[in-house]
Formats: sequence, C-alpha cells, structure tokens
Amino acid sequence: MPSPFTPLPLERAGARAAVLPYGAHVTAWSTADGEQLYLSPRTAYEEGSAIRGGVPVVFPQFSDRGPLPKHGFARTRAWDVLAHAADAVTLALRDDAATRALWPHPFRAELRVVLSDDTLAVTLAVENPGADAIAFTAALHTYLRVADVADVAVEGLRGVRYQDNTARGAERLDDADAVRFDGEVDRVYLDVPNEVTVREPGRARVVRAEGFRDVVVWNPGAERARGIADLEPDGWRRFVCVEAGAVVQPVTLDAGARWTGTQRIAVAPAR
Ligand SMILES: O=P(O)(O)OC[C@H]1O[C@@H](O)[C@H](O)[C@@H](O)[C@@H]1O
Repeated sequence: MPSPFTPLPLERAGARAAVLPYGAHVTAWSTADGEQLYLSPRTAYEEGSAIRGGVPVVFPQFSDRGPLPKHGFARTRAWDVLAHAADAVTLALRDDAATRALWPHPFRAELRVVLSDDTLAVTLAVENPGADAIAFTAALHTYLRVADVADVAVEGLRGVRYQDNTARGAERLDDADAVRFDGEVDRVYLDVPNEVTVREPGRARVVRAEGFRDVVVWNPGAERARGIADLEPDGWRRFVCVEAGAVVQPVTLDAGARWTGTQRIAVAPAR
C-alpha cells in the first residue's frame, strides 16, 4: 500500500496543488502568482501528528470544544482515495474501531478538492449511515501564505459577532474596517454573511463558503508561536488562517442524512 504521505498531484492551466491521503490534506496550491498556502518545514509527517499548514480537515470536533483530541481525528487518519483526475481528487474516511473508540458513531466523510485556474474549491461531505442522529463540528483550517502578517488586512467581517478565544470565548461585535494582526488573534465569527478577503500589498485572496456558517480567523502571534514546536522561528509571520467552519452550532444529521460544506479560495486582483 502506498504511503499516505505520498502527495497526489493536481494541475490545471498553470495552477498546481498537492493533496495527501493522510488527513485528506491539501499541502500546496500555487497559481501564476506563486504559492498560496503556508506549509511549515518542521512538519513531522508521521502517523499521529498533525500537519502544520496547508488545509487541515477538522472533524468531528473543532479545537478543544469537546472531549476528543484537539480538532478531532480526521487530520491524523489516512483517508482512502476514491477518485483522482488531473484537476480533482476525492478521498473518503469512514468509522472504524479506532474512530469509534474516540467517537462512538458511524459516519462517512468525503473530501473533494477541485482546482481551476485561479480557485481552489474544497468540499467536505458527511453522511450518517447509522440509525441514530449524529452531531459534529468541522472546519477547513486553511493556512493562507502571506509575506508578512503585520501587513495583512482581513476584510468582510465588520458588523459580525465573534467569540474571542483569547478572552475565554467572550462574545464581541467587530466594528473595525478589517482584522489586523498585532499579537495573537483567535476568533470564531458567527453566521458570516459575506465573503472574506485577505488583502496584503500586491495580493488578495477571497474566501467564500457554502454550508459552513462560521469563519475562524487565527494567527498565534510571536509569543504563543514560541510554544508551537512544529513552526519554524518567525513562521507565524508567514500565514493567516481563515477557516470556513461549522463551529458554534454543531451540524446534526438524522439517520441517512448528508451534509456538505464548501470553501472556495480565489486569487483576486490586488487593489
Ligand atoms: O495547533 P493546532 O491544534 O493545529 O490548532 C491551531 C489553532 O487552530 C485554530 O483554529 C484555533 O482557533 C486555535 O485556538 C488553535 O490554536
């Protein structure tokens, strides 16, 4: 059996991406503008460890908001490859003895990644094959590469409520024109109505979500980054996480039901 750490390449009209079966993890995505994702060179690439960067799939629990390992188990499992074309790949994960020991529910998850000229579309689908309802939280924990986080503005969140994880989840209303990064930022924006734009000098990326109601914005800042062993020194300056998520309101699936959530990241002209 091939290693789950062997990347599956995608290519379309000059755009490229790589997806690992381990975690169904998009580890790279480049367009004519260059690499769009941050991937830590200190990533361990070993069973049981999460990959630092790219697009980790968070399922069935967001962060430490429950009894499971942080961000659930999907990011540290080898997924099956269902289909691999030049510009798209579909992977699947289903319950087994190991997942049921952590989370005693049957499920079928699928992750589909589709590459087009300037857009990366990632869809997570979850189906409940069991007889009882299941509930889960999930996110696509995208690490967008930036030149320097100090120069980044995340737009589209003005007037949206958020839970501030740096203040024990205190709920606030964002009244700033953009989110800027001067120290740790760790926020879950609720019921986000708009697309979110990550703008920096010379480049912009637009993140659109369907099915996911929330958007997480995260950067650890210098101090917290010191405690993250798989980040290189100053690695925290090179990314902003913008994560489409179903975080605050869990998704509930009745017997036989299916849910899908999509995140589309498009490279947009810089202003
Ligand atoms: O280090 P991990 O487990 O990949 O988590 C990274 C971060 O993920 C974010 O989504 C959370 O909001 C943060 O609180 C968390 O620190």
